[in-house]
Amino acid sequence: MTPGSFPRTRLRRTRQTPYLRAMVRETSLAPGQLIQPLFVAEGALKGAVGAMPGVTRLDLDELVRECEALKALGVGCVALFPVTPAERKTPGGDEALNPDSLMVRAIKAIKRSVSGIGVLADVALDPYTSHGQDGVLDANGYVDNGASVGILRRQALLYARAGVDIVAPSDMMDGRIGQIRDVLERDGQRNTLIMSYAAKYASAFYGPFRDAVGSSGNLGKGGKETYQMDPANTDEALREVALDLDEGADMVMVKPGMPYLDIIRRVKDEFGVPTAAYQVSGEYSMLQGAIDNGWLDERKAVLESLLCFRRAGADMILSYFSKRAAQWLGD
Ligand SMILES: NCC(=O)CCC(=O)O
Ligand SMILES: [Mg+2]
Repeated sequence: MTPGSFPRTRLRRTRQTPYLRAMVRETSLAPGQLIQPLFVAEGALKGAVGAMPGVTRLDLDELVRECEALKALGVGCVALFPVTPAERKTPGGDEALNPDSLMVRAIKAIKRSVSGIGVLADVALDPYTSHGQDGVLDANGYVDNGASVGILRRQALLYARAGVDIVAPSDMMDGRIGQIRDVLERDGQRNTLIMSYAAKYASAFYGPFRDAVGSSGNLGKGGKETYQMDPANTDEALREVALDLDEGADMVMVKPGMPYLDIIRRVKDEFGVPTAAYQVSGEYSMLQGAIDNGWLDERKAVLESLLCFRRAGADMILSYFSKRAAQWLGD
């Protein structure tokens, strides 16, 4: 503990003025630490996301323009989420391996015309499976780990070959990081980074995202509890992170964000590796809903929510507010 006793010590002395508060500020937030998730869609599927006011599904031209704008604002990276037409979804998630998929075309379109901003591609099967699960099912309807990983590693390689900077497996299958790392090494993709969704919880806060990518109907009553983590657990998150680092992850992620700040802190303290927090769709919609009702001050509430991730130990933050925050931080 810092020694001191009142009145010789008055902690309010360092809070008197903006310059004093700036000098003693322990945590900072910069645009370069922000990652903007973007939804990519074509034809009738583009447009506003009902459950996420202010978020839009972009077509490829809009996507490229948005990446240019984000780059100009200093945002570090974009994370791409494709919206797959219902007729392209199958039980086996075949569209994940289509060499001309929307994700592949999106990666190539950005890489062709924008430089200086990172491109991250989510690796998982849920955008492509008709049942909405992140893997393929065995005869009993259980998500088959081995069969799913076999597809995920080919999917990651496809994106790496298309030029993506970071692949981010979000599926929570066991052992997938090692298999993806091996396949990338064997193919000479030595500098492709892996950001592992290492501690991803089976959370109710993903609801609006499933509306955005049109997968809520697919999932029906089935949950993801047999592979995503139980919200009650924290020691287990450290085991997940340890395994993924051992298997070759460059960066690890904790998801969701705000209800899981304790996990971010433990991961950062235990491993000291690049750690990302994902402020997920439900967190976005809660804040945005209250902002739209006039119950929260938009700029103050959003910037505070992001700063708190940094204070908890996150190096980088995936947030649907990234663009707005970067604008404010640059003002
Ligand atoms: N694999 C990506 C997600 O599941 C995103 C969830 C969210 O923003 O709610
Ligand atoms: Mg794991």
